[in-house]
Amino acid sequence: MRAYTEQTPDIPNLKGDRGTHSRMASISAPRTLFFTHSAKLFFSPFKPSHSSFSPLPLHLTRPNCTLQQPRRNIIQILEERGLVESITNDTLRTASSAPLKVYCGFDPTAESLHLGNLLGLIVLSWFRRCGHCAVALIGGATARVGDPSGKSLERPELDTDSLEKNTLGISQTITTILGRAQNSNLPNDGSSSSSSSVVILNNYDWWKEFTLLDFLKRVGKYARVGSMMAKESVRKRLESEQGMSYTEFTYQLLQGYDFLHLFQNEGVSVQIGGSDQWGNITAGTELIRKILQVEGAYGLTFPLLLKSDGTKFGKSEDGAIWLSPSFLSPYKFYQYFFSVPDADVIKFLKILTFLDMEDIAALEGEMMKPGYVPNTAQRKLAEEVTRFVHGEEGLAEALKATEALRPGSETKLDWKTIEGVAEGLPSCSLAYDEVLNLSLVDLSVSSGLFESKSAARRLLKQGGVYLNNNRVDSENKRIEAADIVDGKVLLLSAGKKNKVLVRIA
Ligand SMILES: Nc1ncnc2c1ncn2[C@@H]1O[C@H](COP(=O)(O)OP(=O)(O)OP(=O)(O)O)[C@@H](O)[C@H]1O
Ligand SMILES: N[C@@H](Cc1ccc(O)cc1)C(=O)O
Repeated sequence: MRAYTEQTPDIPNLKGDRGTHSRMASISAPRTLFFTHSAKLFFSPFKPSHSSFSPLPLHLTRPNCTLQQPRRNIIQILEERGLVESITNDTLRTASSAPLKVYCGFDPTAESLHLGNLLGLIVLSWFRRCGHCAVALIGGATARVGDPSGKSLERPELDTDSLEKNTLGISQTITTILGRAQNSNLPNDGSSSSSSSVVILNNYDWWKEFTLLDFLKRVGKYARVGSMMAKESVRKRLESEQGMSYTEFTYQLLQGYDFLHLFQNEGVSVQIGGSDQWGNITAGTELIRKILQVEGAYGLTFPLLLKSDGTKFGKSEDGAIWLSPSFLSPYKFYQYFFSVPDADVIKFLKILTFLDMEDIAALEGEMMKPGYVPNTAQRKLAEEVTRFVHGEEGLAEALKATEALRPGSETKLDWKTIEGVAEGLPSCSLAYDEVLNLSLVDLSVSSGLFESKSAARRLLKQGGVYLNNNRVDSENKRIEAADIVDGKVLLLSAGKKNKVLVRIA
C-alpha cells in the first residue's frame, strides 16, 4: 500500500482517467495571475471594525495532510448510501482511485452547526475513511456577504463579535467531531494513518487583503454574467419582489474563487456541499477551468436532509437540531433520533451512520419480522449518531438520562442529567429556604405546574405526580434537603409530559 505526504501542496493531484493532466500541466497554468497576500491592502470590503479582529485561532491549524492510497471507491460508497445528488464530472469516479483533498464550507452564521450540516461532516469523514484528506472551510468572509442559495430574503448582516463567536463555536464542533472520528472511526486495518488529518481554514484569511480592483481584474473578468444569472439562487431571487443586491449576487464568485484558491494553494480538487450549493460549486469549477485552464476540479453534492413537512433541516427553522452540546443536550439529541418514525429510520441509518450496509439491510429485514422489538433500529441510529457527534461520553450521558427518566427507574438523577433534559422546560427560581419544608402541593402551584392546589391534590391522589422522577404517594409530602438534587434543582412532573424545573437561586 502506497502512502505519501504532500510536501508542497500548491498543485492539486490531477491524476484522473484522462492521465494527461500531469503535474506539468498544472505548473504551466497561468499561476502568475495571483498575487501574494502580503502585497496590498488598498481596499478591503470585509475589513472588520476593530483591527484586533482575529477571525479564527484555528486558522493556524494546517497540519501536514498525509494521504493514503484509497482503499475503497468513495463515490460508490456514497452512492450506495444515498449521499450523492450530483457530480460535476463522472471522471471523479476514476480520479478518486488516487488520494484527493476535498473541502466543504460552512458559513459561521450561527454559533453551532445543525443536523443539516452534519451531512457535510459525514461525507468528509467518508472521504477520510477511504484514504483522502478533508478540509473544512469556515466562511469568515462569505458569511459577511450571505449566501442567497435557498433563501427568499437577504440575510441580516452579522456584526463582527457575532461572527467571531460563531466562528469559534463551529470550528470547535468540527474539530471535536472530525478529530474524534479520526481517532476512532478509521478502520483498524493497519492501512490508515492517524495523520490523515482534518485541516480547518478560514476564507477571511485570503479575502481580507483582496482589493476590489484585484477582484475585478483577477476574478470578475472571467465570470460571465449570463451564467451567473442562470444560477438557481439568482433566478429565484430575481423573480421575488425584493430582488437581489449586487453584494449577494457576487456570493457565487467568492465561493468560486475559494475553490480556485484552495485548488491552487492547498491541492484541493473536490468541493462537496448540499444540493443547494450546486451553483456555487460549479462557479468554482468554471473559474478554475477558465482562469487556470486546467481540468481536474470536481464538485459533488448530497441531497438535502428534509423534515417530514418537506422543509430542510436548518438553523433558521424552529427547533433546530444543534450539534453543539451547549445548544442541545446529548440526551435531547439522542431522543430526537430515538423518535424517528419507522418509515425514515433505515434511510437515516444509511446516510447518518457508518454501519455496514449489510448490517443495515439485516436490521431492515428484522423490522418486517414478527417478534421485532420496537425501536431497535431507532436505538441503533440514536447510539451511532450521538457517538459520532458527542463521543462516548456524550452517549453515556444521554443513555444515563434516558434510563434515569424511565418511569420507575432506580437510577438516581443528578444535577447535570436534570439540566440536560430540562432544556426548553418551564422553570422557576426559588430561594433554598423558601423551598425547604414547603408542601409539595404548594410548590407545584407556585412553580406553575398546577393552576390550583385542588388540581395538584387530585393528581397526587391518582399517583400522577413525580418528584425527581419518583412517584409521590403522600398528599402531605414536604420538600426535604435530600429532594433538592445536588442542592441545586428539583424536577416536578404531572404525568409523563408536563414538567417544571425548580432551580435554587
Ligand atoms: N438540511 C440540509 N441537508 C443537507 N445539507 C445541508 C442542510 N442544511 C445545510 N446543509 C449544508 O451545510 C453546508 C453549510 O450550510 P450553512 O450552514 O451555510 O447554511 P444553512 O444551514 O443552510 O443556513 P440556513 O439554515 O440559514 O439556511 C452546505 O453545504 C449546505 O448545503
Ligand atoms: N455557501 C456555503 C458555505 C461555503 C462558504 C465558502 C465556501 O468556499 C464554500 C462553502 C453555505 O452557505 O452553505
